[in-house]
This record gives sequence, structure tokens and C-alpha cells, in this order.
Amino acid sequence: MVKKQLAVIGYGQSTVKTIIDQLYEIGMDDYFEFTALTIDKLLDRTLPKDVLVLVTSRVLQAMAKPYLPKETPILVAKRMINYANIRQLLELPDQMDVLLVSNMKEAAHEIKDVLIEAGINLNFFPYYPNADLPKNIRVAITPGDKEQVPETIDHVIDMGVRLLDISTIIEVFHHFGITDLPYHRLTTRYLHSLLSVTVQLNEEIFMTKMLRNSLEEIVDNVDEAVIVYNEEGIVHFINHKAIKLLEIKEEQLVGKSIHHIAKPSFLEAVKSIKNAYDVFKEIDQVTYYMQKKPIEIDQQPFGTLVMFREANEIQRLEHRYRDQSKRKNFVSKYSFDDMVATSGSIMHLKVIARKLAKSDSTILILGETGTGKEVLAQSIHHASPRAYLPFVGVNFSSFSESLLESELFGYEGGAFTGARKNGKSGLFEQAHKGTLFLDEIGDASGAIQQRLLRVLQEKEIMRVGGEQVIPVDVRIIAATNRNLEEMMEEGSFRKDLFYRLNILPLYLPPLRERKEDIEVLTELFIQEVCQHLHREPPYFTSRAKKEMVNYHWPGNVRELHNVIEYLMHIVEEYIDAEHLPFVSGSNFVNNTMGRRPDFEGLLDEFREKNFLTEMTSILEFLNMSKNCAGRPALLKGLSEKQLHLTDQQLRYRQQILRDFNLIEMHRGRKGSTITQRGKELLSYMKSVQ
Ligand SMILES: Nc1ncnc2c1ncn2[C@@H]1O[C@H](COP(=O)(O)OP(=O)(O)OP(=O)(O)O)[C@@H](O)[C@H]1O
Repeated sequence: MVKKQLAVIGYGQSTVKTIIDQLYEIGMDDYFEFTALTIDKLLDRTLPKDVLVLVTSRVLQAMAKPYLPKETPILVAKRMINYANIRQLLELPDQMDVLLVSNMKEAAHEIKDVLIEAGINLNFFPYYPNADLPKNIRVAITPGDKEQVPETIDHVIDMGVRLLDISTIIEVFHHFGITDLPYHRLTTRYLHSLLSVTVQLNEEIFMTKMLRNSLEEIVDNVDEAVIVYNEEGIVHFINHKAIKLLEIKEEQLVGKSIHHIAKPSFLEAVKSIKNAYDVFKEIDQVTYYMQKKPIEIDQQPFGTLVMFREANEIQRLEHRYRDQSKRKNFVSKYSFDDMVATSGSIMHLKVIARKLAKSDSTILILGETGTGKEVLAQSIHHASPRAYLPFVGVNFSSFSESLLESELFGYEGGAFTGARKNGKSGLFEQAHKGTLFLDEIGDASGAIQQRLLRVLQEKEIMRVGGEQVIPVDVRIIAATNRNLEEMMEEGSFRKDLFYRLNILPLYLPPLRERKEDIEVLTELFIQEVCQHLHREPPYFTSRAKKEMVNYHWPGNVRELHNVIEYLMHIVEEYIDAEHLPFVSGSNFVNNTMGRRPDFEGLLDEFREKNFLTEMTSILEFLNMSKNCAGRPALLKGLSEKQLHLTDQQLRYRQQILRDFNLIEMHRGRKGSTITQRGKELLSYMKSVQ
């Protein structure tokens, strides 16, 4: 077959060369002989006979025409953008000013139109030789005409020479009447010549690409490690977290085999997970929470998505969540309005306390048990500038010494056996910026007193087993029913700590010294309990009223509350003197702890407070005693078992046991006895040992 003559005329050499290369690549050299020329060489050259001249733009057509025989056919090539470098354009910020540089005005404008049509959202300023250079433009885009880019430009995106459009190639064949076009081969090779760029031919694909870019960015920033690989194990996506957890040092991971980049222990673990399952897996001594999901595209299996993160990270989150939700409960329930009183002593105390609330100083509340020390502490917090911040209370007699230390100051991971792996924040940290109520401070051991003193002086804490100093800003309100001055004399309470705490002391007198309050408090409690029980309030006979006032109320307001609660369950219309437990001598069970019926629940509750040994020892002691055991005997019995409690600590534990109906406490010095239920608990414990 005689080859036809095709002359390619362009402006610059690189353009002509790129197009000739493209023609060879498509296989057009089977049909044609090429002449490659730049326009400036046209004058010197005579073109072969029956040649078809292919010019790269309309301007070149005009330029070439005068130098060509009149009958020479000229075809203006349609050219498409080289999309190979389109990604760089997509990465520029929307509406950015860019220079569009070409060696010809028309080409510059033409490219601008094509790019706008393709959905590239930039402000294009066409630029060509002798054109005005707009100010303050830093980025230039050019289709292979880098040499035309002005020097003031910082960043040049060379999109490469524009290639011939397939329609132009077909027109060339038509011109010569070649009908047996190898269409299939031609298009395949043509597409091949465009290589990776053909996938980006329309705006829709640009959009997906942009979407993918944004998704990649998001997935790269999540806390979860993510890897996607196809059926052959070729990695399609891997985020920073996965690279970090798998300790991969290599770069450019996309396109590589997962078997090549990930450690065998990880691959083993992934293999052992069923598709669509999530499990905890240990890989090289670290536990991970892993998920594996199959990916399908158009109902065809495509590959696998693996997501994983370190399990202790999840635990950390959980602890943080728990700490935070616990924090939410650290709010004061009472305000001064809830502190009911008519007595001059309490009215006066409330006036002083309201004033003290405004300051940040430490307050010490003194008073017998049940006089309302906690109510007062909460009211002070409520009226203070810290009102919207946590109010955290801790009762020193309700914790064993070791537990109290870690409760107050927290501990670092692994500080002691049984400690949480990641440590725990203490109440000081949890009360940060708020108020910490140290109830029954008189029960603090020497070691705790010393640590407290340091915190009050330094305003910083150190967790148990930790080395880091944590600054804390808490207002301290301490309370006790013990005589701290006497304790100082005895040497069981530190003087320096006492003076730190005793800056603003407040004394809550016992109920027997403010009998006027009995009536208002009774009314309040009757109203509350009746509302709760949905019943009508009963009335007091005058004898009952008298007995109420005459009684010495050793348990103070708390006892009054408990008596009212008891009465509301046993009386109908009225309350007579005989109904009153302190008159009739009847025992009643306080229901303040919220009883859990099952023994396991009860034991859990004791375990939680680290009380179990002490509680069972008390029960065992009472079980062994023929008669009622008084507190001194109990304390002695416990200390023989190396359980050293203060009188107050024992009382607290006895109250809990009584509230759970495990023991009975008799008034005065009569001591306590174990109940049937207490005995059942002991045999239950033996049976499950
Ligand atoms: N003025 C008051 N107005 C209303 N309720 C009160 C008042 N004082 C005390 N109470 C109630 O009495 C009970 C005991 O109060 P609180 O716990 O504050 O006493 P406390 O002195 O801290 O006791 P303890 O020394 O045993 O810790 C609570 O139920 C509280 O609601």
C-alpha cells in the first residue's frame, strides 16, 4: 500500500514532536508518511505532492496559508487537554487567580474555555507573548509552553502538550478516502496513547475524584486505622494511623501488596477474622479491636476493608466517659433555701455562711452526726462562685485507709495489684475548679493527714505511684463530729492541718439545743414522705408533740427524718406518743441505704467500698457473742484480727449493716446483735466459698 502524505505544522517544536509521537503510537505510520514542521520552517520547505497539512490551531492555518499552494488542503486539528496533570489543578483553591500561558493568544483563550467546561473552578487570565501581565498572580498553567511563563510566577503547572482529538484522526483518514479503518485497533491505541488520563474525561469523574480526595482526607484524620486492599491484596488505601500502628517505614504504599507491607502476625490476625465480624485480637502482645468487611463494587467482590485500633484506647475512652458522666453527678443537691430552720442559732449561721460562701477560703464545719453538715456544705457551694462546677463529697470513715488514698489522689496505671491499667483520677482532680467536701475528717489517718496538708499548702497533687505533679484548684470544706482540739492534745490530729482547716469554722448545734427547729423540720419531712408515698399527712396528738420536743435526738436531724419515715409507714390518721419508737422502745429499720435483696448484690456493694472483710468480721463477731456486743468489745475483737477502726468508722459500718437488716443496734450502751438475715448472709458466704 502506498502511504499517504501528512504534514504536521505547529508553532513550537515540542508541540510538533508530541503530536508526531502520538501518531506513531496510534499506528498511523502504517498508512502515512509524516512531515514534521514548525511554522517558521515552512518558507524553506517544499511539501510533497498530495499532502494533507494538519495545523495545530486556527491561527496557524492563517499563518501557513500564504506559503502553501492554493489547492493544498489544510485541516485544523482539534486537540484535547492533557489530563495527566489535572489533579494539580483540582488541588488549587476554588476561584484562585491563575495565569493561563500559551505561545498564542487564541490557544490561551481556547484552553481557558476547555478548562472551564471541564469544571475547573479557577479564575483564568489568558497570557501569551506581548500580553499584559495581571498583577499578584503567583500560579501559572500552561499546555507545554513553559518557556513563555513570566519570571514573576512562583508555581507552574505544566499540563503538557495537548494531544490530537480522535475526531481529527478520523477526519484525516476520511480525507484520503480510507474506508477500511481499523476502528477498533485505532480507538484502543488512541485511548492507550492517552494512557492514565482517559478516565478523567468528564466532569462527573472530576467530581468523584474530588470526593475521593476529601474522603481520603477525612479517613486519614480519624482515630481508627483503615486499610483497603483488593482481591489480589493490592493496597488501594491506607491511612496514617494504620501506617503508624503497623510500624510501616516504606512510602508510596498504594499499589503495593498488603503481604509485602504488613507484618505476618497482623495478616494472620486478619485472616482469622470472619468477614463482617469485629473481634479483639492480640498481635505481638498488644490487643486490638479489629473489624473486617468485604467490599463489593457493582455486585462483584472487590476487596477487603480492615479497621482496627488498640483496645486500651477504647478502655481509655470508656474511662474518660465514665469519669465525665460521674462528674455530672457531682452537683450539690441542697441550697440555703432547703436548709429549714426557725432557731436563731441556725438563722444566724445561715447569714454568716452565705457571706463565707463568696470567699474561696477553707471552711470547717463542726457538729454532731446528723446535724446537717453536708447540707450546709452543699448550700455554701451552691451560693459560691463555683456553684456550676463540681461538688465532690468524700466520707473519710467510709473508706479503708489504702482505698481512701487512691480515691482522693488517684493512681497511675500499675501502681498496685488490682489497679486499673491506665490509672484513675482521684477526687481532688475530679473536683478541680469546684468544691471538695471532706466529711468526717477527724477519721483521717496520720498518713492521709500529712498528704492533705501538703495538698492544701502546695495546691497540687501527685497520684499514687505517679511522679507528675498535677495542679488542682479546689475549695475545701471539711466537716467533723469529733473534737479536733482534743484530738490535737492527744496527738491524733495534726496541729498544722487543724490550723489550715480551721480558718472559717462554723458550728452546727445539735437538735436538742434548737428545739424550735423540730416542728418545722417535722412538717417538712412529713410533707416530703407523704408526697412520695402518695398518702395524706397524719396529725400529732398533743402528747406526741410533747414527746417529740422532749426527746434528746442523739442522731439529730437525720434521726428525726428516719423517725418520720418510719411513722408514715405505720400510722394512719394520727400519731400518738406510743407510736414514737423512742417512747415505745421499738426498733425500726432505716431504709436510707436502699436495700438490695440479693446477697450477691450486697456483697458487691461491700466489696466496692472495700468493706467486705470488716463487715463479715463484725457479723462473725456478733454471731459468736452470746449477748449483745458493745462497741468497745467489737473494736477489740476486730483489732485482734488486725482490723483497726475508729469508733466513728465502726459506727458507720454498723449503721450500714443495720440498714441492710443484718444487725440490730440497741439504744444506749446495749450494743448490737446479729439478725436472722445476718446469719443467713454468713452461711451464704460459706456456701459459695
Ligand atoms: N436544716 C435542715 N433542713 C432540712 N434537712 C436537713 C437539715 N439539716 C439536716 N437535714 C437532713 O438531715 C439528714 C442529715 O444531714 P447531713 O447528712 O447533712 O448531716 P451530717 O451532719 O453531715 O451527718 P454526718 O455527720 O453523719 O455525716 C439529711 O437527710 C438532710 O437532708
